[in-house]
Amino acid sequence: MTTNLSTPSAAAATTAGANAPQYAISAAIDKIYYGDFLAVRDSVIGVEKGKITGFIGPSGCGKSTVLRSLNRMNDLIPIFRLEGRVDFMGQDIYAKDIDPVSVRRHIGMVFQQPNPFSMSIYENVAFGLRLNRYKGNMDEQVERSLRRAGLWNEVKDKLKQNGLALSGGQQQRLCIARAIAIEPTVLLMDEPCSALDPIATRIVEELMLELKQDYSVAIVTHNMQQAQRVADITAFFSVDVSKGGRTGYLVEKGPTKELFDHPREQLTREYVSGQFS
Ligand SMILES: Nc1ncnc2c1ncn2[C@@H]1O[C@H](COP(=O)(O)OP(=O)(O)OP(=O)(O)O)[C@@H](O)[C@H]1O
Repeated sequence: MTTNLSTPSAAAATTAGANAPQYAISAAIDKIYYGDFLAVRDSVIGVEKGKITGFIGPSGCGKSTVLRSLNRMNDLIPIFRLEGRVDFMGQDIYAKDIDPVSVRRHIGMVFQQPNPFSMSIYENVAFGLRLNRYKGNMDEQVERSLRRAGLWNEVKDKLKQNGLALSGGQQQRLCIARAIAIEPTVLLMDEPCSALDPIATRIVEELMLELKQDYSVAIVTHNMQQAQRVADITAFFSVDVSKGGRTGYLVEKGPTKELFDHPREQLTREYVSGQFS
């Protein structure tokens, strides 16, 4: 039997006190394996409500693996195995009776390479709505999503044109519109700007800052300037090679300015000052 997650309005966030952070997702990852390979260990992270959380760290430290584990996207990899807990709205998304499709309905994802479907701009946005048997006014919801993604004015006169005919930056905003059309609670973004030029990057970054008013966002980025521009909270991961493997782990996390200006850990200090990458 599979269980759907309850509606976002029923969100049961951690409320230890009035000023305590409110988490849309809180994860305590003990271990993540790909087959026998221990890819990530000991990482306690959260996605705070209404904020942007950035994941930074050197290549191979497990940023994308951790991000994809937050909405069970890694389930699509048969050798993936997670030990630990990922809670969304007070429920462990890896519990046996949870439907992963329902998880992804509430926790959307935008990928590194813009990946619109080869169909019209309109149908790209309507796709998830149709899949979820949306009962409202489809035209209105498509327009609302495209407006929210800052793309409406550029595409309103060519909604029937194939989404693949747009520029890279427009394609990424179309993918964002597609992701938010079904009104998820959380948006996971895996290096969403790495395939974009600086102007398109800046537009998507501005969009992220607007989207956090309505969504809780987590973003993987290689770009430390980008983390400083958009992330409220930053989590720094590194790679442990001490046991002969290459295992990623969380070194520290905190408010972005604090992490960059006054890191607690020596390793973080060396990374943010560009001593290794
Ligand atoms: N599908 C997979 N099968 C096996 N190993 C994988 C798979 N995906 C990732 N890995 C391994 O897990 C480790 C973490 O990879 P991941 O892509 O999460 O790191 P990352 O920090 O996002 O790296 P990058 O910044 O280079 O994108 C790496 O050693 C990688 O080779």
